[in-house]
Amino acid sequence: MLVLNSGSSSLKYQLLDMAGSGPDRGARLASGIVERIGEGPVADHEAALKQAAAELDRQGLGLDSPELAAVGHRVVHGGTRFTEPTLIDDAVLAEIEKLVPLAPLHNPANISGITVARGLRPDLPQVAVFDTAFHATMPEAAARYAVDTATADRFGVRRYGFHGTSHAYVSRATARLLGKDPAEVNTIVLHLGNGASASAVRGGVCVDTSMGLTPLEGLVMGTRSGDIDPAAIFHLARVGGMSTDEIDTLLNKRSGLVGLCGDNDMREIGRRMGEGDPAAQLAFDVYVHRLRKYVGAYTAVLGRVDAIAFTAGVGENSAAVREAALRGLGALGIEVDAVRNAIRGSSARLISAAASRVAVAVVPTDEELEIATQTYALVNR
Ligand SMILES: Nc1ncnc2c1ncn2[C@@H]1O[C@H](COP(=O)(O)OP(=O)(O)O)[C@@H](O)[C@H]1O
Ligand SMILES: CC(=O)OP(=O)(O)O
Ligand SMILES: [Mg+2]
Repeated sequence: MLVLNSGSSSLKYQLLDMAGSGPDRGARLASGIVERIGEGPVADHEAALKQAAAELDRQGLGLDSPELAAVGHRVVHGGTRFTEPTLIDDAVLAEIEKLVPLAPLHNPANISGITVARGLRPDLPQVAVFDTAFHATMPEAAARYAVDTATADRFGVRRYGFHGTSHAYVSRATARLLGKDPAEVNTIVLHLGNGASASAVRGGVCVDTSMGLTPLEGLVMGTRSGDIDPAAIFHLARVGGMSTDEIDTLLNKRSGLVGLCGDNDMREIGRRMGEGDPAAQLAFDVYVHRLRKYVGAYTAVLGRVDAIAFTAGVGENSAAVREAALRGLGALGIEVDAVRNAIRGSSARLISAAASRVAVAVVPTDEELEIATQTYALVNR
């Protein structure tokens, strides 16, 4: 099974062996990543996919392999139309196209991956797995904005949520780490990559998440502002004379960490903080403050929290972010163990103190394995 995971500026791909059963199911045969799409020599996602296909060919595992059974695609926005993995045909592709205005940085990349892969292997089943699907269970109280109902309904203005494949995978993996059934565990998942989102998962079911109509809302991200007073947009238009497109670019691409300090990579921000750089320190502080607010909010939403799981690039690697986000939350039953937190690793692990009522964990996400699993289940149904 080939899995294509196109993010806003990267293409991750994996070839997985889904034959057989037991722990070997999902073994990784080949994998790679094409980064900085649109910035340098890789002009767009189509060029990225051609580069990925050439790399797989070099490894003797090309797209023309007769053993390839299906292709699973990450699709970021599924709207209200798609809440399950879906076999892609022309009609489905047209529906995904219609959702481009709601995910302009993402759905076009996903569509180009689908189009190229279908062109190369029209004989194979191609399956779309949606970022929004896991969040479809949110109660209306969490999914609705307090906006005129007729207008909101007409234009599909509601919270959809994203990174759902990761939130689903990580919440289950966290339960497994605790030796419990996901149905009995309440988890706050903090997916901190370039894009970042938090979710509240009760007994395996998502009940709230920080991204909204689009992947712009919520946490501070690499280049996105996250939460902002919507009136700032009117202000920038009326007083700043900016166009809608300019404000869109400002909030999606020139805000977040990069807007506050010029860097969007947490490693570089950490290095600059070590040199006493005040802009890097401010960016870190704003990032962490927002994260703490969501931990508090989702503690209240869930009522009882069993686990907090950190995942994705920043969550899996930045002990400083994890420590700062949960510092001083003993009153909420949350205590991070400094020694455990500092140990680097690549597998799921606990970082909470023995006395912590809430388990705190680092749980590496695997969107590609989750997409392959869902694709396999659909194709073999
Ligand atoms: N060792 C590290 N320490 C701190 N941050 C890291 C480290 N490695 C990666 N990151 C952060 O992770 C981000 C990328 O996360 P990732 O989940 O791969 O993002 P995406 O899938 O959105 O492209 C980088 O921009 C960087 O900020
Ligand atoms: C939805 C989203 O923000 O995805 P990514 O983090 O891959 O940009
Ligand atoms: Mg990602």
